[in-house]
Amino acid sequence: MNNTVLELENISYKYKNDLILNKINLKINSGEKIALLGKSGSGKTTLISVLNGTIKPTQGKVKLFNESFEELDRKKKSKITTIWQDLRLIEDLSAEQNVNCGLLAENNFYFAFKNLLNISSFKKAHKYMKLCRLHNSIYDKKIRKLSGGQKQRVAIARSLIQESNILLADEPFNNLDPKLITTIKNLLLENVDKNKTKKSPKTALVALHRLDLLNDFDKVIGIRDGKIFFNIKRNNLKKIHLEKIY
Ligand SMILES: Nc1ncnc2c1ncn2[C@@H]1O[C@H](COP(=O)(O)OP(=O)(O)OP(=O)(O)O)[C@@H](O)[C@H]1O
Repeated sequence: MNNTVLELENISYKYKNDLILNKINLKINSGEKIALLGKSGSGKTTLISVLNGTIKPTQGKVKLFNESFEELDRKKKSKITTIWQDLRLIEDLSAEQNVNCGLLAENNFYFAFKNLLNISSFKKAHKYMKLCRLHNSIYDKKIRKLSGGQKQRVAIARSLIQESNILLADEPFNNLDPKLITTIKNLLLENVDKNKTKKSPKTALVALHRLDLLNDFDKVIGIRDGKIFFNIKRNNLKKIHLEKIY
């Protein structure tokens, strides 16, 4: 049975004269938890942007559920949720309004308008903010008034509220203390929590710099200069692999 959910076929991405991604072939199967490693500037964010359709590759094909990405509608594309390294929050909206923005793809214009006017329901947003250990005193605070770690968790709550099947995350543990890292890691990588209070994405690809967090992943991909150097089970990761990419 083919359980590939996302696939890249011979992907290259060129910006001016720079080849940022170089002939990448990749299959991501349902339920896999993949860590994406590579030094700064190796192409991790660009790869994530190609996988979620934000960047159109110069060459090659991106497939979601075996369908070409360009042919998919907004609803199908929303099966992927992304936590961006730069968070992409709206500074002048409140934390809860930002979390509600995660619901825009599945709602109509009326919902977006009500959220902008701050008159929409925040019930679901609060549920996910609570799971991300955000205190209710910050729910209605503007993003620019929040700390780095609070902003990080607002972006994570905005992603989780989408209840998507596939998570792409770029350094999601930035700005978090060790206890919060454990909480957020469990939220992002567990399929369903014991209390059934949330539904996490089933498949995850997470760009990481912290090698001590690898234990929760079953596969590791190493990228260097826009090329995949290894794509292996985590248990098979050796020092020699890391020496190839760092
Ligand atoms: N908007 C852009 N315009 C031009 N070049 C870019 C742009 N974004 C990234 N690049 C270049 O593409 C290459 C890969 O960048 P990318 O952000 O994908 O790396 P990364 O592995 O995510 O790095 P980091 O770990 O520092 O976040 C870098 O050389 C970078 O300078």
